[in-house]
Amino acid sequence: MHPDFPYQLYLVISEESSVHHSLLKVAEMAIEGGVDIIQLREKNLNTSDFIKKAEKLKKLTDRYNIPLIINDNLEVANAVDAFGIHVGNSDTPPSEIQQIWNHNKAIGYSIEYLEQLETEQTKIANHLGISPVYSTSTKTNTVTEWGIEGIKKIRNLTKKPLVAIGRMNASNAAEVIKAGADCIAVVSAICAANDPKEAAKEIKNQIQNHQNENI
Ligand SMILES: Cc1ncc(COP(=O)(O)OP(=O)(O)O)c(N)n1
Ligand SMILES: Cc1nc(C(=O)O)sc1CCOP(=O)(O)O
Ligand SMILES: [Mg+2]
Repeated sequence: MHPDFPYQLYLVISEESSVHHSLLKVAEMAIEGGVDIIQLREKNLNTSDFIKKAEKLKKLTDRYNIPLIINDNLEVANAVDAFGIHVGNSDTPPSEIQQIWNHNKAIGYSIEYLEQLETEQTKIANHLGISPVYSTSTKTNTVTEWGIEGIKKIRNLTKKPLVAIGRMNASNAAEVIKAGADCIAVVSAICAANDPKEAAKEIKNQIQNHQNENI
């Protein structure tokens, strides 16, 4: 577990991805199954509706003491006093967020190109998304499919916490951690499961079993 990002299983949730239960029910079941941190990713809501949804989710995450990250929208992140924000190359850059935001808030930043590891934006970010490990139908506008070799390359170039995202599930979580990721981020393997609690538990077990092997 990375000392600066002590979260192993990261749920990225939206209304659209919550197939068999409401978003709040999926989030609660996933927390009960072992999710450590949650990102609210609503790509099609206006800011006012995004804030309303984020407020509801924040009440739940606060009850369980789970940090809430907001995708893309700094106004929403501010409005709900989120733990952090996640941005990519087409969003407000980490340097701008840092100027506006209190320095101890977490900034997640997507790594799509190896060259990004040398940029000022990456230095400012607190943790990095390996974007994506495997291509996924959940987000199709991606650049590099990093794979296991890509994770190893990124791990050799930075000590920052690495969050693996893109088709992550119980079958590949252990090898991704073994390659150097610190945390596994999941949309569909949890949100589209009949039983999000059980799905989260299985992935968490895979992460922890692997870590135990190394002790
Ligand atoms: C943990 C995590 N990693 C990567 C992303 C992708 O962010 P971004 O590249 O900005 O794409 P969108 O999610 O905004 O479509 C993420 N959201 N979370
Ligand atoms: C939100 C997101 N970001 C990605 C990136 O590559 O940056 S992939 C992704 C969606 C991941 O969904 P699933 O777990 O269903 O594959
Ligand atoms: Mg984004």
